[in-house]
Amino acid sequence: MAAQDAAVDSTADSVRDREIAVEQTHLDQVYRRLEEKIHEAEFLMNDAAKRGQVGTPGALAERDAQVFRAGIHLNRLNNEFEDFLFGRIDLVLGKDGERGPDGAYTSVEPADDAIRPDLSADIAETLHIGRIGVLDADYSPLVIDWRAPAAAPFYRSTPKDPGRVVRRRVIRSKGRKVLGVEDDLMRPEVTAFLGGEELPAIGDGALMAALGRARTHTMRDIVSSIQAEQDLVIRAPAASVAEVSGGPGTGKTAVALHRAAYLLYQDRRRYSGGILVVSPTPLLVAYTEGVLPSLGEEGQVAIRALGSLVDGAEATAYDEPPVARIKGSARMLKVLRKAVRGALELGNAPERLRVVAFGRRQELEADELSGIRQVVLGGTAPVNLLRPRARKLLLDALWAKSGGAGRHTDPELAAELRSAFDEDISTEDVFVDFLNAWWPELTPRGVLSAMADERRLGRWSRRVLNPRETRLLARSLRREELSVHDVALLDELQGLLGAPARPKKKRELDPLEQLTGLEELMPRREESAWERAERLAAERTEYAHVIVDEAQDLTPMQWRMVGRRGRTGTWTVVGDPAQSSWPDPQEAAEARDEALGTRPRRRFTLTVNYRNPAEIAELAAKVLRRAMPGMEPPSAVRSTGLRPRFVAAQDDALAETVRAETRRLLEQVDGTVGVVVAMDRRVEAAGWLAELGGRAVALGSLEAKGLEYDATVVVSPAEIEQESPAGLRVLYVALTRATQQLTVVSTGLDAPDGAAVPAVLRD
Ligand SMILES: Nc1ncnc2c1ncn2[C@@H]1O[C@H](COP(=O)(O)OP(=O)(O)OP(=O)(O)O)[C@@H](O)[C@H]1O
Repeated sequence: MAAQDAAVDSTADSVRDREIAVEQTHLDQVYRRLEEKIHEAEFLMNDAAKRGQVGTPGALAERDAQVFRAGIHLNRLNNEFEDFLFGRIDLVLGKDGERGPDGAYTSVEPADDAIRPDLSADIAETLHIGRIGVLDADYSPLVIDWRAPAAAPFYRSTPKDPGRVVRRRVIRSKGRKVLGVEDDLMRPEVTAFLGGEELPAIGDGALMAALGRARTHTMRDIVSSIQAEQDLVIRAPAASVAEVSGGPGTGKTAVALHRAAYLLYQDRRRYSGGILVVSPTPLLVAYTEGVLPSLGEEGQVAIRALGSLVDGAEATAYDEPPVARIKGSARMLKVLRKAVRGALELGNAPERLRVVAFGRRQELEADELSGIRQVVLGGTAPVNLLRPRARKLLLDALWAKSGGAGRHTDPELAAELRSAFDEDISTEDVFVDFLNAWWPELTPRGVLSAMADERRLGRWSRRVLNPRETRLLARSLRREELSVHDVALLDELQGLLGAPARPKKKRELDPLEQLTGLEELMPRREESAWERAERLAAERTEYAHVIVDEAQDLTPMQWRMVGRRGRTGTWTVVGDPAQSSWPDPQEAAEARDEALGTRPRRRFTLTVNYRNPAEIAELAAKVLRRAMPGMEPPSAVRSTGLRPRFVAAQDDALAETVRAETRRLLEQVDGTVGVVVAMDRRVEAAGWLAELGGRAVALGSLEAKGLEYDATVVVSPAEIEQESPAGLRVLYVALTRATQQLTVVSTGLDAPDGAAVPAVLRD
């Protein structure tokens, strides 16, 4: 029997080796072709650079465009990806014989006679799928771009709905070497032939292999194993808002990033306006940053944390939950409007304005000045932009008082006199100083600091915030460091104030640009096309498409901030209400609706948890039942047989216990271990792990959003639960970060039972 098994194994091995060799031959051919294309691109770049000496605008614009395109192309080709080519589908004959632009047949459905009555069939087409498309010299497809329509069956086809696909293969390679293949048969009942030989199937599950891999501190792309329900989201038309919900680990973040790459592929011109991905924390930005470059996309996508959306601000501090609740609430809008107007009065202007014009003293009294201010502020225009109008009304009032208007009947002479009067006054230092103090140019930071005075803030927040809220808010604004929630306030203030009215600084002009007059269209000479693209991206404040990750966490004020960045764009919004750390979902929903406007919405739900093994998902589901009764958890796709571990720590031995448990997990997994604690314990917990090396990290509960680790230690669920009104949902996030193992350490606060299970996790 054993000998027979061995024979079967060795046959399987030799079939596997043969199939690997087949794919290796194909990959070799692809690389040969890529090298040819790299040479072509280099030639293009050199050629274009030579033409850069010609001075006509048309030639220069053409040079710029060519160098830019060739540069992008070269950059992509030069990236030696771990798995440049990762997939293959073998298809039977389609209903019609039409080919698409990528050289593949377009038909999704098989021809009527593609499968013979004896369930045998011939493979009519074999397509290889990769990160970018490569055509052979004769325009036959060597590799189909994963985003092309012809690649869709690779992701969409299932045994229930196979279309033309008989076999779907995932190819694993490193650099130029094929390491392995994994097949799924979409029509297991069919015996298919390719070149007269029966089509073999190798391995058991590329998805499972991908999910079992050790995690590092950076997210990987999922391009070789996107699942059908995810593919529907990635390829959804971008005409409107795609709203995607799904539980922890269902691939929302991964799907959102792949969607960005897909949209760029579909309509690069349209998305040259940029795609913004809004992420909750800098940690998640760092974790996901590598995904798009691995998909061959860079430059046009900006991934920004909520605390870094406003230029010049880089906030990472968190407010205490009660303060966050005030700063995030839409009520702040009223307070800020009042603060902006109130701040105008802090300029220490004299009570009355006294100037000398045409040798006579002119004066405006306090009530006249306040009347003028009311008139100017009557509109909705940003306050800084109203300064010229305020200046004009002051001059009008002085002119009226001077009686100058009646001096001439001839309109031309009257106008001349008036302009001389204006000139006389506005060059006077007294007037300039008065205007600067009476209508000072305000900055968002300045107004925010003005709000740190409790009595003043009390005036501005009357009937909106209660005295306790006012005190908390004023106190938090006295801190030097900006918090994540302050950034949304700064952005709102920027809108209320408008840009300062000073003229723009002129860039140094390139003599060539002056000649052509194409200053705005052409890059400056010393700036390469790449640098220019980067500069434009950095200066951008509105985007063609906005992707919001972890959307459930945006406060109303943050929705307003993000909304301003996509006023004319399309949107993809992904989130999970069960993971929301915002206590007032209704208020946030209204702000979200306002940001998304009346654009039509398409809703998608992701249902499978690819991250957590069933054992961990089951424990987390207990918290979900409490946090959101009636809400279905996603179903876990795999199981490890390892149940979560519970450990009770003596209150004076918490550090040692957590350290020991972390060390234990580090020995058991190859990748990372995350230790999740209540926000207050962040710094302390980092100290606990100081000697354990880079694979172990400590994070506060709110920082754990979106991240994942091979194993996690969740410290004191009760502390996490009690730290905010949304604590149960935050705990749900903490418990769903591990791909393999979870240890829960409880303290006295958790009231652990005999098996060290904390009260909140018992049935
Ligand atoms: N089709 C897939 N193939 C391979 N891995 C996948 C697939 N879909 C998701 N994953 C993996 O599952 C994990 C969870 O994905 P992701 O972080 O995108 O989920 P999420 O829905 O955003 O989770 P959360 O809401 O908890 O932040 C990641 O490691 C991701 O790579």
